[in-house]
Amino acid sequence: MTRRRPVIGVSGSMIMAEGSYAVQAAGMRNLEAVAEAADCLPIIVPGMPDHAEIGELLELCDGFLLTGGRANVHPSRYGHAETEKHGSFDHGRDAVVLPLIGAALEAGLPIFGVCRGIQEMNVALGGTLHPEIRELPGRMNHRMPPGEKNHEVIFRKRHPVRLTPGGEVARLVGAEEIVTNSLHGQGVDEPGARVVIEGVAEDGTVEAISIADARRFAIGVQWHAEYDACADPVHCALWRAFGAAARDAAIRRERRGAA
Ligand SMILES: N[C@@H](CCC(=O)NCCCC(=O)O)C(=O)O
Repeated sequence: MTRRRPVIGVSGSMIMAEGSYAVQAAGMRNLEAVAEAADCLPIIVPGMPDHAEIGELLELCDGFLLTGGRANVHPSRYGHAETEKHGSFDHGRDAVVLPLIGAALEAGLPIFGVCRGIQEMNVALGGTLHPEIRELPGRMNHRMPPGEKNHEVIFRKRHPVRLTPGGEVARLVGAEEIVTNSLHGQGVDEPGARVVIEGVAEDGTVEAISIADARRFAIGVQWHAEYDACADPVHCALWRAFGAAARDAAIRRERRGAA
């Protein structure tokens, strides 16, 4: 049995603190979810490609959490031209996280993608994103209420998600229909190779994916599973499964080291 908690690399986003200091940040709810619901040690992976070497990250971490983030994956990453609708970007995060996803899958390390994270997983596997899904025919607005500051309102459950019967997410959470929060403007358009649709909203928006043939937990959700991570039974089930997969990866690594 491994004596240390598994280490989870948590993707950092570049933000400007006090308007002028460039900072790599990860929301505390993400870090708490990793520590409390998954029982792992969270460390922030900086979106700084010159300083976050993929091989070192794979040696250090037993799994990766791809967090939500306001900045969007740059459309050139999936072969589209940049438009105003694509909003703001975080090129450093794109440059670290997108190759990290393929490398972690190759190494059999678990990945959990949340909001921007599911979008990154889809792009890393060759898929595309739509910059503003509410403009697609029949789609609803999945964005948070504008100007709202109250987190109970921002993270309120907004729409049902139908999980694929017999799919991995339905199996993990023990349900085929759940209700989720919703804070995003973009969404999965063309699914990438190996991307398995695990859940859709009633308007057809992709809400959950897994990656075919992944050796361990590789799941992305479009909602914010870090909110109420321990108390919400759906969120809790996902974090526990992610933590268990990271523990398994850590134990195998320890055994390999001892052999
Ligand atoms: N930018 C993408 C992803 C949306 C997302 O992750 N929102 C959460 C941001 C929360 C935060 O700022 O930490 C999109 O708009 O679809």
